[in-house]
Amino acid sequence: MSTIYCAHTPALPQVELPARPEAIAFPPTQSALIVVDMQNAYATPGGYLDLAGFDVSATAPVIEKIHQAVTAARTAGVQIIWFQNGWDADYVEAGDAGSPNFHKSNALKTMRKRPELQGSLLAKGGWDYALVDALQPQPGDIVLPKPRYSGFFNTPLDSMLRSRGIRHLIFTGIATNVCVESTLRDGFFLEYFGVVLEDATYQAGPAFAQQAAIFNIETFFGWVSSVDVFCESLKGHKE
Ligand SMILES: C/C(=C/NC(N)=O)C(=O)O
Repeated sequence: MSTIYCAHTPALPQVELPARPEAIAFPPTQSALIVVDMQNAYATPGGYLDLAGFDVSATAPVIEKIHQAVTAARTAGVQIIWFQNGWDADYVEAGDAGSPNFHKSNALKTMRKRPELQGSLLAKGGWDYALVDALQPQPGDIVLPKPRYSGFFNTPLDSMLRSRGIRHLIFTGIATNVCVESTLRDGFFLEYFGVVLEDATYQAGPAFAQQAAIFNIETFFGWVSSVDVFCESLKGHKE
């Protein structure tokens, strides 16, 4: 099966990434590795997802895989972008009862159910909002706060990418079926090529949520690969 090339980046050195449903080529220096919401809220026991009743016991290998992907990508000149999901400490950015987010966010619902948690979940400046200790941005990386599931909504992401000529987005992070899929879908509508490294992602909810998100991405919105294959493909590509 032939490799997918973006018609707008033909002159740049390309890496061919084996992926499903077919291999996809990307130019490392005009691509971004997006790490979605690797905050204590989503990846650490005692954080929001755990307190809301989601299983976060299997996130340690995902953190390790993301670390490997980030290290390889940075060496190859891929732009690293760290998303952080959440709101101001007074939750104005979360929206009031006139916003669907107020009614659907499980963080806000958990705090309404357990008032002793009020102010602690996904609030900027707090432990829950912070990135996990094992994954920390380095100079040259971009850290992007976002107030909704999609990283394109109410953020400068699109203009940051366009100004750098970036058309290829490689996704890692939590949760595959919520913020990863939302951002990859919005990127698709904005003409970005989205690839998920599936072993560097984890779902919010049962295992079928991961399978369904990966199926949707592979079949309709993008491509699916793994961290080992990604790192192997980048070998020899130094900035
Ligand atoms: C459930 C959830 C997922 N967020 C994400 N980072 O995918 C949330 O924020 O409530």
